[in-house]
Amino acid sequence: MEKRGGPPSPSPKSTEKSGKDSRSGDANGATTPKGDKEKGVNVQVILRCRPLSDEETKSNTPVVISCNERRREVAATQVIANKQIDRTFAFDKVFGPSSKQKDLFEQSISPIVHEVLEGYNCTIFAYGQTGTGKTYTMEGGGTRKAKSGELPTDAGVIPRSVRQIFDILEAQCAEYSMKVTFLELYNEEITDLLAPEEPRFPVLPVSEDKSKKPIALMEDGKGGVFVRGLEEEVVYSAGEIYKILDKGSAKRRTAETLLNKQSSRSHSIFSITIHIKELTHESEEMIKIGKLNLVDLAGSENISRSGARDGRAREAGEINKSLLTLGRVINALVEHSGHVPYRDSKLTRLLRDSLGGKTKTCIIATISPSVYCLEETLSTLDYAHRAKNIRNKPEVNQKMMKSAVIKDLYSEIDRLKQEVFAAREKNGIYIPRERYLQEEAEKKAMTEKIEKLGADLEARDKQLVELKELYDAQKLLSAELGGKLEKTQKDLEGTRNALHDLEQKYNEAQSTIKEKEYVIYNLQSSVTSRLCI
Ligand SMILES: Nc1ncnc2c1ncn2[C@@H]1O[C@H](COP(=O)(O)OP(=O)(O)OP(=O)(O)O)[C@@H](O)[C@H]1O
Repeated sequence: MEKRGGPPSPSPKSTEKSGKDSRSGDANGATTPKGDKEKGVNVQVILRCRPLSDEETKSNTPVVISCNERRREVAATQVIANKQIDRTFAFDKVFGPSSKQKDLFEQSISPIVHEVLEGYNCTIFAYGQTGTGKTYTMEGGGTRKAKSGELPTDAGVIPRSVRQIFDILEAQCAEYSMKVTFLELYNEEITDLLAPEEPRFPVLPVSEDKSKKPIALMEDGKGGVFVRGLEEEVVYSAGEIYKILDKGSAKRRTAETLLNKQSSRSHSIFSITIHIKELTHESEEMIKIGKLNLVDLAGSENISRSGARDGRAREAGEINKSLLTLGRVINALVEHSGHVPYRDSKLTRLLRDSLGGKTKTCIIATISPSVYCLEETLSTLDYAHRAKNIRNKPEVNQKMMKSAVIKDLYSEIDRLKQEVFAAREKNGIYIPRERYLQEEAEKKAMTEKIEKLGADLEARDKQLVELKELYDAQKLLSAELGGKLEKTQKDLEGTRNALHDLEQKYNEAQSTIKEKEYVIYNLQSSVTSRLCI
């Protein structure tokens, strides 16, 4: 399969229209030499542009995007001050408006599925403005079932991946087990889409609706996170997974209606974990583990456009918080900043290993060709282009001895038994000691942090009061000095005038003296000359 790597690709170029495409950097499809694991491999970024909808075609919506699949480039045409500017972006793969679901899967996703079966953790996520085809690409257009048992032509990445996983395992006559989870992240709250429905009688107010069961995200103590109590369904066939997907999607829609949610503002993560049995040369049974995460992100458009107002502002803000943090994480990784703000949102905590970690990651950025979406399209193109520079260091999951897996499963059964016992006795909820201690430690750390923040806030308030007093005093002083200055200026003006008068009088006196001296001199001269005669 194609591996990616090489230096980060340069920024996209803008050109004034000269009838020629500008090439921007490498297509990033360059092969990473084997053994280059140290440096890692770049996140693979695929760009897909949807076709115009029937309505857009009818209303002759101008198209401003052109895709060059062969050169793996996409160009956006902008008119600024009557000049046509083309911005061209290069990606690992580009799929134009007429691309087929099958082509996208076979060229870009199928190799990733193979890697999952090799024991890697892989994540594929769809990013783009609402209505650009994220769900179409991930799930597909119509029903997943076709009469012949074949997948319908518009089946998306998820059903095709599931089908391929089973096809490969069956062809290998592998002994395996598979489990899936499906969660939704909305408004920074996680909902388990596979949790059993709770009876809803009598009808509860929306805020108490139990179908929306937010669940907690916990640190696993190894730098990762896990979703506490998330339902894991064991599956034996592709058909079962399709049913689970339908069930999860239906639950998402029900909650959407009940809670006035908008699916375009929620993120969903569907994960498949596969355990495959292998025999070593010494006939020891080992278990290889691979995981595939399929992420459908919320619409990336900005909040003002999505119409968030008043009560919905928090909700949009929170979702934006996840996407904003995702952007910040990408920036920090690309710029190699010391601090990567994974912890700032649940989405980035969940996707941590997929961004700069040991997971193989592929981002499918979706755009619309319409002129009316150009602003958002350019922002998606910039975002996705930037994400190309993230480097992950994928590692195959360590194989486990079958006996160790069985031991783990026994302790899991023990834990569950104790939980069931505690629940039956109605004497509380059983929490393993380790988790209890961890939660207590987290609570303590959080309390300390809150106390510290409270103290900081108090100190700042005090500082603010002092500064205000200082400011008021300075203002008073400044007013006083202003008055004094005005008076002094008036006095100075008076003194200047008096001086001027005195100078005039002095000059007059000087000339009078001079005149008189002259007269005296003449008189003296005439007296002297008379005396001589
Ligand atoms: N590549 C494509 N080919 C044909 N139709 C498409 C394609 N991409 C999207 N569509 C159609 O465009 C519409 C919007 O797509 P979709 O619902 O998948 O967008 P979305 O990005 O998931 O939006 P949201 O953020 O609201 O979930 C759908 O009717 C879908 O069938």
